Formats: sequence, structure tokens, C-alpha cells
Amino acid sequence: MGSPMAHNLLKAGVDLTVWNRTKTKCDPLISLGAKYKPSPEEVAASCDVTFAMLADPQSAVDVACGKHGAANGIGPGKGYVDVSTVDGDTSKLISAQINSTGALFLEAPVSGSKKPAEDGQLIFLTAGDKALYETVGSLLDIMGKSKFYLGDVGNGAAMKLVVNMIMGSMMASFSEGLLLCEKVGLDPDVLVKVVSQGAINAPMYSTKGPSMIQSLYPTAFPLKHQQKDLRLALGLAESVSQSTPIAAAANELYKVAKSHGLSDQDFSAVIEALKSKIQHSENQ
Ligand SMILES: NC(=O)C1=CN([C@@H]2O[C@H](COP(=O)(O)OP(=O)(O)OC[C@H]3O[C@@H](n4cnc5c(N)ncnc54)[C@H](OP(=O)(O)O)[C@@H]3O)[C@@H](O)[C@H]2O)C=CC1
Ligand SMILES: O=CCCC(=O)O
Repeated sequence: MGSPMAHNLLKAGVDLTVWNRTKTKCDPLISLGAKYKPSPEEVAASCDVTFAMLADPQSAVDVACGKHGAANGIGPGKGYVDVSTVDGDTSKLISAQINSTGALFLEAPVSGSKKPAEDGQLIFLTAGDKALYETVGSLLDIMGKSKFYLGDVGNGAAMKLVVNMIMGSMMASFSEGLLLCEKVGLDPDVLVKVVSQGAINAPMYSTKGPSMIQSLYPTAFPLKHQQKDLRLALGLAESVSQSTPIAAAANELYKVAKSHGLSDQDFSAVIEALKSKIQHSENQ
């Protein structure tokens, strides 16, 4: 996600400096004109605004607050925008560390996957320092089609987790439908067409359905991240004693899929967890 977002900033003429743990992934951006610094600390020290797009809470904290993390290089007059999907507590921890240096913090997780990231069509769910939201508005507009400002740090993270909780359950339910269709002798390709014309139409069904029917899961949103988001959403629900049995059941399916080596496949590979071969081995 970070690469296509950075690519769009470069294309728009933004003066860009990049860092990634695996440096080779920066090379295409460097060849297009991005500068490179060897640590998050040095990126933050040399830029007015630093964007972070990391895998999960642990990596987001490491890159912001760890040794050679961004907080060591940032300070007054600068801003840190974390666009990773994390939980509110993680975001608050990072915010406190960044704010303690005199810099501003904005959480801005995104809705939309690889293609919207490439097309500059993401949806930003932001919260935190309003002044930074206003400063980076034009950059968010380059990478996205809309942006929401939701108030205090934690609200953007919570909104993102609720959205992805719904999405994870939808995909699990769609998977059940595709397999049931096939089992009763109906053509699942026709199901995809029927669904696409009715009230439950969602772009992800028509985009991912045809490849799911062929047991192909080209990665846009890695399954391990969908399971991470369900896990974090269940924690959010528990924190307010909200019952979420559908999401809890879906989470179990993603865990089964992960245990069968599907972590780096697209999250639509959750359908494999419902196939009888896997179910059989789980029951042994
Ligand atoms: N893919 C999607 O459709 C969407 C993803 N998201 C969210 O965006 C974030 C990134 O997703 P995505 O790009 O798909 O994920 P990837 O797994 O492709 O990328 C994860 C990034 O995090 C880095 N990273 C992982 N662990 C560490 C660590 N310990 N220290 C430093 N860097 C680390 C990776 O570095 P390296 O290259 O070295 O491995 C890589 O740059 C996640 O939070 C995800 O939930 C949000 C919306 C859509
Ligand atoms: O976090 C990933 C979201 C993927 C999407 O919105 O299509």
C-alpha cells in the first residue's frame, strides 16, 4: 500500500523521501526521483511531514518509537501521519510519543485496497491534531478520493476496524454462499451475477468472486491483515461489552486459513477454510 501511495505523491510532484525495512522495495520509487534515507529517524528529521504505512501495531510502534524510529528525528513544526491499520491504544501510544517531541500527530488509516491506492481513490479515516489534518489535506487528496476527520486519536482507528470487521464477515458469508451454490448443483458464476444486480451488491463480490471460483487468490489485501483487523475489532468490541458473534465466527475461519499457509494470499482465500478437505483435517 505504501508504494502506490508514494508513487502518486511523486507523480504529483511532491518532494519525497522514502524508507522501507527491505530497502529493495524503495528502488522503483528512487528510480522515479524519490530521495532515500536509511532510517525512519532520518526521514522524519529531513521532512516536514512523515507518512507511515506499516503492517500491524507492533511494526507501527517500532518504526515510530523504536531505536532510530521517527520520534527521534521529529520535532516542533513537523507532523507524523500514520496510515497503518492499528488499534486505538497503539495509535494513542504513538501519538503521545510524537506529541512529546513538539510535533503533531494524525492517524489516517485507509479504506480501499491495492487498486484504489494505485488510482488515488483511497478513503482516509483521520483523527488527531486538526492543524495537521489541514496541513496535509492536499496530500491526502492526491492519494484519496475522500477524507473524514473524526476527532480524537483512536476514532479513526476504531472506524477502520468497524469497516474491516464488516468486510471480513461479508467475505466469509460470500464464501459460504459460493460453496453451497456449487454443492446443490448451481453455477457459482451465476450467483456472482445475481448478487451483482441486487440489494447485497458489493464491488468486492464481482471483483473477487470469479477468481475465488477458480481457487485463485491474487493478493490485494493479505489474509493475515484481515485476520489482524478482526482480532483488533473483537478487542474493540470487548472493550465496550458489545456482542459480535458473527465477526467472532468469521475470525475463526481466517485463523484456520492462516494455519493452512494462506496468510499472504488475498483475504478471499478464507473460502479455503470452508472446503471439506481443510475442515476434515481440522476435525482430526
Ligand atoms: N493491502 C490492502 O488492501 C490494505 C491494507 N491496509 C493496511 O495497511 C497496512 C499495510 O498493508 P499492506 O501494504 O497490504 O501490507 P504489506 O504486508 O504488503 O506491507 C507491510 C509493510 O510493513 C513493513 N513491516 C512489517 N513489519 C515491520 C517491522 N517489524 N519493522 C519495519 N517494517 C515492517 C513491511 O516491510 P518489508 O517490506 O520489509 O516487509 C512493509 O513495508 C496494514 O496495516 C494493512 O492492514 C489498509 C487498507 C488496504
Ligand atoms: O484494510 C483493507 C481494506 C481493503 C478494502 O477496503 O478493499
